[in-house]
Amino acid sequence: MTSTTHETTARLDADDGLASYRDRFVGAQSPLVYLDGNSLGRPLRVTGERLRTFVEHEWGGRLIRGWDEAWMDLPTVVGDRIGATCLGAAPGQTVVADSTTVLLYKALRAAVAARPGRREVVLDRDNFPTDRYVAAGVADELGLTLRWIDVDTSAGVTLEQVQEVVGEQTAVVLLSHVAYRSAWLADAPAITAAVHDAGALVLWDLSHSVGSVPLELDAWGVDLAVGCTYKYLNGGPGSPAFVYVAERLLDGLQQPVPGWMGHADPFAMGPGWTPAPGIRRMVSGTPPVVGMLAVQDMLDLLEEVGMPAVRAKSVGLAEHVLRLTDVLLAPLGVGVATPREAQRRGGHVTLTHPAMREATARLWAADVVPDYRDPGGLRLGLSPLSTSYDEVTRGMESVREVLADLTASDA
Ligand SMILES: Cc1ncc(COP(=O)(O)O)c(C=O)c1O
Ligand SMILES: Nc1c(O)cccc1C(=O)C[C@H](N)C(=O)O
Repeated sequence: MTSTTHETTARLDADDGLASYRDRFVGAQSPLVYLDGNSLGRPLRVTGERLRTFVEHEWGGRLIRGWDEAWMDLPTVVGDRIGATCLGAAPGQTVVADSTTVLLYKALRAAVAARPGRREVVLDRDNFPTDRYVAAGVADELGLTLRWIDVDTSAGVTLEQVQEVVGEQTAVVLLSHVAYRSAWLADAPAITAAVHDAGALVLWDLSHSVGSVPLELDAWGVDLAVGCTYKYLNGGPGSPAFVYVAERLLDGLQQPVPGWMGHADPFAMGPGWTPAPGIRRMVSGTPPVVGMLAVQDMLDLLEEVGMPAVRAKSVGLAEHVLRLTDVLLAPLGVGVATPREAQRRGGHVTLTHPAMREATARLWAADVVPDYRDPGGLRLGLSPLSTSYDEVTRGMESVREVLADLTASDA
């Protein structure tokens, strides 16, 4: 590290009002550099205690009584907390259930059913694979046409592209708010309005925004949204997803997997399915109670800090990455596949070089953990509450060393 880089890094950490929160995460004190919190966030220390007391007292002590006493309502209780803290959503519109993939399916089917007679779903070719696969499955099932928007892997969907393709046949537009490769931050309010102008509904995948980028779903007029809880909501591997459906659509909403836990009276165990009032009908089977424990700890923390401060640190970390890229990595031929303007960028930065796949393997072996995404992209996830500027600098120094070594051995 040069002395200027060292001084700048030390100053950024010293001026960081959120720096002390890092100590609340397991493992953040170790020398390992973790730049993959947008695949799996670190656990909070308090979560260890929560899991232990859950086993001993709630599960072990209350046993089946736990359902009536607390667990039955957790999907809507935690859903409302995600809505209030991260989504800009009034209560009664967000519920936790299933995986993102399954909720995408349920939300897309419900949205298509809410626009009868319209035969097209619009999406982009660079959306996350599961979104594209689910949309293709729904299209096959219902005989719909997919209208694809082409995007560059280093950019994302623009308002103009959406305006060009939507029309009277569009039922639903399915997009990611933050693109998983480039971190492109879509103009959600403007795109949502353009989709509505065409009489269609919009379904946003918020997996890479929730807990990182502030959202205002109610104010933007969003129709439906889904997202995961294991990235910036630190819910742990396989923690469940959430779905948001605007209140105006809930009455009469048809979801495709009617199950007893979304029934108006599950224990009536009657012959037919009567949907629970409101968002609860989006639940199908038994709520993933254990999977919702860690998320509640992160929600406590996000409530304490507030999303605007989280976003400010996220922008600061990304700018630090971009600055160091220009100084340390550009001379080695590294490119930036993420927007430079903060208002078009989410919480990660992707750097490109033909040797990035090999570089990632070497970095992991050296306890520096970013992610690799084709084509040639080193993806650096920046979790505002657990990542320090020093961690970023050490990671970037390691990337430079590994790439310098790889390019020298190629020469
Ligand atoms: C945009 C996006 N959607 C969906 C998913 C994943 O879906 P699931 O939680 O069902 O694995 C991810 C990441 O895994 C993602 O980045
Ligand atoms: N969900 C993941 C998993 O189960 C294993 C490994 C990675 C993931 C991820 O979250 C990948 C991530 N959504 C991505 O944007 O690439």
